[in-house]
Amino acid sequence: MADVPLLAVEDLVVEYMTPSGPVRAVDAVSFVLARGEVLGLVGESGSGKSTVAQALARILGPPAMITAGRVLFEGSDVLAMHEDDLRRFRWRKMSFVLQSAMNALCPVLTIGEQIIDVLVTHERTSARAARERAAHLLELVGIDPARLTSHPHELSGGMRQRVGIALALALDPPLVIMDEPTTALDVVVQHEVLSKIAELKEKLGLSVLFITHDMSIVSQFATRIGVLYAGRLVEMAPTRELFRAPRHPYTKGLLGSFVSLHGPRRRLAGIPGSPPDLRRLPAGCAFRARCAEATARCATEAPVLRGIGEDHSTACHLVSP
Ligand SMILES: Nc1ncnc2c1ncn2[C@@H]1O[C@H](COP(=O)(O)OP(=O)(O)OP(=O)(O)O)[C@@H](O)[C@H]1O
Repeated sequence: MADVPLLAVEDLVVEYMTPSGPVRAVDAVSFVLARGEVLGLVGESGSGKSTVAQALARILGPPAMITAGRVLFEGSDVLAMHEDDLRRFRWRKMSFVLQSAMNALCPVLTIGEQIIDVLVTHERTSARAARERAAHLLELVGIDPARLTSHPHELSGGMRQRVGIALALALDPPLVIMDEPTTALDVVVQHEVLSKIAELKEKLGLSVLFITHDMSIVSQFATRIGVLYAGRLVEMAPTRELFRAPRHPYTKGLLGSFVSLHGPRRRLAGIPGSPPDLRRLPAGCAFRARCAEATARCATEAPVLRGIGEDHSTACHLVSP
């Protein structure tokens, strides 16, 4: 098993079947996530981050359809799994932390009841063992186990988000997908939750797919970063390398609008324009209209992701290997 990656995504295509025709929200996305790695997936709103995440666990409902590609978890194709296997796979192998734990938690049940319910349903543990494990899980995320009897509304936003993380860790899955887990929190609480995630990653050897639109957050603990634009991966590199030498004009723009706490002060550049309408994607490169360096070739030929250095790839005609 050692040389089989934890997760391998191959040429994944997801389309939303709308009355005006299919909208390709994820277009031939491929990446690998190794054990113990935190892979950050970044991009502006609408770039397809959440669609990728939900496709991996097959929790996308209509009008979305996975129309091509493979998702291999420890070598097994998730897209070919039967419903029963899929139920066992979710929570146990791959779990989710969403932007707002309020959406994942039931308002009328206590925190304890909700964690115990997951444990008893999936592991058939005794009620007593489940209670002990629930208390341990709360401790793990820095919450007093006395809170097991609290309802979600009795907790602060940061605590609820940490309960969401405890729930995701309930069955000890090797991979946790975190979709904007701190976006709904204020900056101080955001920091507290991020520190907890970083600590858990070290302590449990977790692998994380971390989805965010915020470069400063992803820079803190992602091992590698993939940049999505209009449903396509346009650049992928180890975090340090991406920040040191971004190659795609879109990544450069994203980093230009990122304020580093440690680096020198600089003017915020931002990226002029807005992402294209996926229903009417232009020919050639989807970023062309916003790219100051675009050439005639960019108008006719869509660039494909290719290696330009060690573990660094980009999809841009202007970049030579
Ligand atoms: N129900 C839907 N019907 C049609 N198109 C949709 C639907 N949901 C999403 N899309 C399309 O899929 C694209 C990707 O959406 P997705 O939510 O995955 O992006 P995202 O990067 O996660 O954005 P955000 O950060 O705003 O959540 C959107 O640009 C939109 O055009």
